Amino acid sequence: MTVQPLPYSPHTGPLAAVVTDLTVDRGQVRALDSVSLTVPSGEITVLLGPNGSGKSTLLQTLLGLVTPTAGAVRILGQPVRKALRSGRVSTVPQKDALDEGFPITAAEVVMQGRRRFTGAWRRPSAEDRDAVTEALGRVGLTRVASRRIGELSGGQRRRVLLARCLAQEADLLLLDEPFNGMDAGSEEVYIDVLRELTAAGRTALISTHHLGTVERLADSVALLNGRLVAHGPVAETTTPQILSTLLGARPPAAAAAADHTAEEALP
Ligand SMILES: Nc1ncnc2c1ncn2[C@@H]1O[C@H](COP(=O)(O)OP(=O)(O)OP(=O)(O)O)[C@@H](O)[C@H]1O
Repeated sequence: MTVQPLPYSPHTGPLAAVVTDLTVDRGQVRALDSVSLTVPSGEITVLLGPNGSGKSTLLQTLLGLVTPTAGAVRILGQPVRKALRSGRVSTVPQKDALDEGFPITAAEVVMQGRRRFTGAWRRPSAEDRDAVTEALGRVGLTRVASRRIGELSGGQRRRVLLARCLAQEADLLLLDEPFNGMDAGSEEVYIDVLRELTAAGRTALISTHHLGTVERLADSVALLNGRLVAHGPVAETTTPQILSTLLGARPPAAAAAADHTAEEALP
């Protein structure tokens, strides 16, 4: 059975990202196959798919870290590299590169988001410091501002990285599995902040394989399995029929690894 991508164009307004016929090969593996997707501005779009379905590859392509085999990607109306240079795109990668032993505080990590305004060398201004304080406050971490990043829990580190996105005042946030290892309290704060951001016109594209958070989080869901299986509002895309198609159509390697259909987390 094939489920066609749902026609989905809720916006007449600007699109934060447009992916057209994107194919990406990683070594011998075709990670993405002719994926076309639009990401409306001012919304949260969730990329949902099992392990190995190409979610990270899509985000990495949007970040210019992976070169497409074919197809085109534009973000914020510009080619990828130009948009990235503008500092209007911010990311939280799946594996953060924060060195646990490195003596950098949470506030200093958040200050990295201000480089867009300060450049690499200028000393931070009072405005930059206020932005950092406000960003840490918004993710509920004022009290850890001067703690070393390596001393924080995984969930706190992820909130610090979200605060860095806030301090950057980015228009497009690309977040790769932000809820992995996060407790319910952190997750709630995280979702609230994302909701505030999109209410203010910012855009988030978020990958996850956790069905449980999708309903609370997403304005629309793009179901990936190498190909785009469906794209549309939550209620129309996370139906049992479409989800079983998603799992049934997974790449052979992922299918062999999974021995159950989880309700809360796709394998
Ligand atoms: N650096 C790489 N080199 C070679 N193959 C890769 C690389 N990164 C990913 N792949 C392959 O590309 C395919 C898509 O992987 P990707 O990480 O994009 O999926 P994902 O949906 O993000 O998975 P997960 O939920 O496990 O993070 C997989 O088959 C994976 O093995």
